[in-house]
Amino acid sequence: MPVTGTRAPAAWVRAAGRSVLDALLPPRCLACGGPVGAPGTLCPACWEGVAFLGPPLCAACGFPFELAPEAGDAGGTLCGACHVDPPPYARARAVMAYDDGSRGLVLGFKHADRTEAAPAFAHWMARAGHELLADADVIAPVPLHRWRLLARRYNQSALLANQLGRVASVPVVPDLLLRRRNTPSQGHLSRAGRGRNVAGAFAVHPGRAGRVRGRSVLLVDDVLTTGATVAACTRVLKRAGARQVDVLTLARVVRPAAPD
Ligand SMILES: O=P(O)(O)OC[C@H]1O[C@H](OP(=O)(O)OP(=O)(O)O)[C@H](O)[C@@H]1O
Repeated sequence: MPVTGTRAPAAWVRAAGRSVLDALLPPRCLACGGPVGAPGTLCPACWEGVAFLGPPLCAACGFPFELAPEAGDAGGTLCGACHVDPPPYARARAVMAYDDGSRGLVLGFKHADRTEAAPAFAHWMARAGHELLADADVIAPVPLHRWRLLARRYNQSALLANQLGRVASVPVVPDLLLRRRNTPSQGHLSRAGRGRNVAGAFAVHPGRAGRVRGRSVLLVDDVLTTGATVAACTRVLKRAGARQVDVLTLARVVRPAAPD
């Protein structure tokens, strides 16, 4: 029942409050820390440096194409790698290319406690993944092993998933998946090594099977490089009866698949 006398403050009160806050804590660019007009944004120079991804894309992995596909192929064209070896997930999409323009932004969020960027990132992800979100019954982050969680103090993918769920009004189950093994970081491993590193590393939480069976799950991670991590998560979700698994990441490496 609504409580009387708790109406939202008038617009002028909110604006005055914002001005005071801006004077005390001026909004800063999420990437370089320089001054910006509003919180949760990038300055023009950093914005310019980020390669935001958009169509035309591979219908499966989301790899950006330089040229639009032939008329008639629209929406269904696969990149060469997905033609040869289709991923287990249905669609992967990302906000931006993981490169020199975005690395600081992503690593600051993951390793340097720059977690205040999560709401802005979630809005960007909601835009990049709107088709996926329209089909999603539940959002689940790629989990960290508990030792890694203890060391980092937060799971950056869970922060993204929670904010995304709020923005898109889709339920989030932060512990839908568990990381059973404390896998070494994927960094510096080859494509095949990454696959081996995460093989069998994930499981559906025994108490959450009912949130998976027959459902469309949207997996959220910070970065997709080879796709080995999200593929391993997808396999366990499919084995647990997920109807569909899509993947949404903040960034993805954009380079053609190289042989090992
Ligand atoms: O697409 P892939 O080739 O699987 O690589 C992407 C994965 O690698 C990174 O995590 P990592 O396992 O390295 O964990 P860490 O960064 O937390 O050490 C990243 O957060 C992704 O989960």
